[in-house]
Amino acid sequence: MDSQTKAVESTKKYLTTAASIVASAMLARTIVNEYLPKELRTIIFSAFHHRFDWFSTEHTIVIKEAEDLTSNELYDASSTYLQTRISSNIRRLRASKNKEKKSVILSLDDGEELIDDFQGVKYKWQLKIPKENHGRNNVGNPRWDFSSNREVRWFKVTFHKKYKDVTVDSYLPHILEMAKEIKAADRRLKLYMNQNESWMPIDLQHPATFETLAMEEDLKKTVLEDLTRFIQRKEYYKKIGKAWKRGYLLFGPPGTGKSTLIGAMANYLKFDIYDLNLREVRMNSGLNRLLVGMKNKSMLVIEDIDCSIDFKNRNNDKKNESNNSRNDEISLSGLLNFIDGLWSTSGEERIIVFTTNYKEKLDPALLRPGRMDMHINMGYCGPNSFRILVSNYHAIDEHSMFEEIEGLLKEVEATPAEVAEQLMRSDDVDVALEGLIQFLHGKRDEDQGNEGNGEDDKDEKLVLVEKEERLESSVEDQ
Ligand SMILES: Nc1ncnc2c1ncn2[C@@H]1O[C@H](COP(=O)(O)OP(=O)(O)OP(=O)(O)O)[C@@H](O)[C@H]1O
Ligand SMILES: [Mg+2]
Repeated sequence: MDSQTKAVESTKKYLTTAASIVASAMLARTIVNEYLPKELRTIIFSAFHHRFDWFSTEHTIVIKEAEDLTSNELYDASSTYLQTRISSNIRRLRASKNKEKKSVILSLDDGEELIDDFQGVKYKWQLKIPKENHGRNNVGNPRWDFSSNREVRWFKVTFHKKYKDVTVDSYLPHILEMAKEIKAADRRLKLYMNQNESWMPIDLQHPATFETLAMEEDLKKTVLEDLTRFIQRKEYYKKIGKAWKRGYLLFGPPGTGKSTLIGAMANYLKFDIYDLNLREVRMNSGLNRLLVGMKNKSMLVIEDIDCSIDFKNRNNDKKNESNNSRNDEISLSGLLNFIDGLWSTSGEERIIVFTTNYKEKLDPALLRPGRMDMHINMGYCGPNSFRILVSNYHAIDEHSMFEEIEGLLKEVEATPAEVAEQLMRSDDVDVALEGLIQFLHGKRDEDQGNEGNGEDDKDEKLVLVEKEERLESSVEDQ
């Protein structure tokens, strides 16, 4: 064989090998595309590294900070999850602290490796932080995030290729789930208020808890059980095809603890509060925007619903339209429709709370069964509530003056706020209780002076509960 034939032969051999490498690469790519579930494919960047060695036993997944201008949930989750996996053998870490967090956070630094173990599988994690690249034209740069105007960070996770299914089906979902739990346990609650049709958040620092809330025992128990049941019923709501939401109407005179109960509910559920001031919203479209902008696990609160806006009665909407130049103006029907319609298709775990001092003034459409699941009467201070208040303010559960006070509270309509105010007047419990007795005597005399001026709902210390039981049995019947 002369040297020319030899060269031809070796070129042929080389080309055949190259062709088979390309063919295997294409086949492998097809397999990856087939096996990766669609949902995960959309949130992870599963393209293999440029110089990936198809014959190695390693498999790599890249998780970018942002994909197509939207932030990547899996990146955030991985970042949160890995912070709990930091071990002492990592040489270089980053440390940070922000207002949201209670303590210093340690996380991976650029290029450092972290080994995680999941169900016996070893995963090697690396964070890649791009170098600053000033002034470059980044059109077409796959790692450029135009919303933050910087190149995105990414995690590279490497593992044995035989665990690809375990990784996609179990490990990555596990990370998403764990991150959710870590964030829920760690986060500070927010109070959002609407301004110019958008939500302005501040830290919610409401100290109220169900323990310190003065409320009749049975009623408190009913509300607590209802909330607990609600958050455990994701599957139930899915099954009946209803929005996963629950509505509470709190009514009672000023100072009976409606806002306090809202704080206690938020703290108990760890839900953010969206305090909607309807006076700030003029159009249905603005309301729509606000409602869509609410996060899951949150409470929509509309206080003083009777006077916060001059609602037109649902049935009168048509008639009223002629008086209004804009038929996009907010109406009660708009509010109810948005809440019912919008949330049945989007979002989960929402609580709606309306408060009013005058239940009888409300539009009947709002009181209809199914609108507000529970009507809670925040009544005047009874003996039970008094015991809770006195234990809050003076840490005692017995006193010789209790009997007289409890007797008076059965006769006199005093709000928990009034009783609390008397109890706070002195650090000396005897003085405070004496003051409360004087106050209650004064009120009783006043009431006797006004006697015969109409009855109200003093005895209505019961909850009107539109229970789900009926719905439940109808589901089971099917
Ligand atoms: N049920 C209660 N338990 C404990 N504290 C209460 C209760 N009710 C009132 N208070 C005390 O009185 C203050 C005022 O109560 P709160 O604002 O909850 O009343 P409200 O029913 O929301 O009144 P309004 O109708 O005026 O909004 C609270 O800050 C709290 O200190
Ligand atoms: Mg209030």
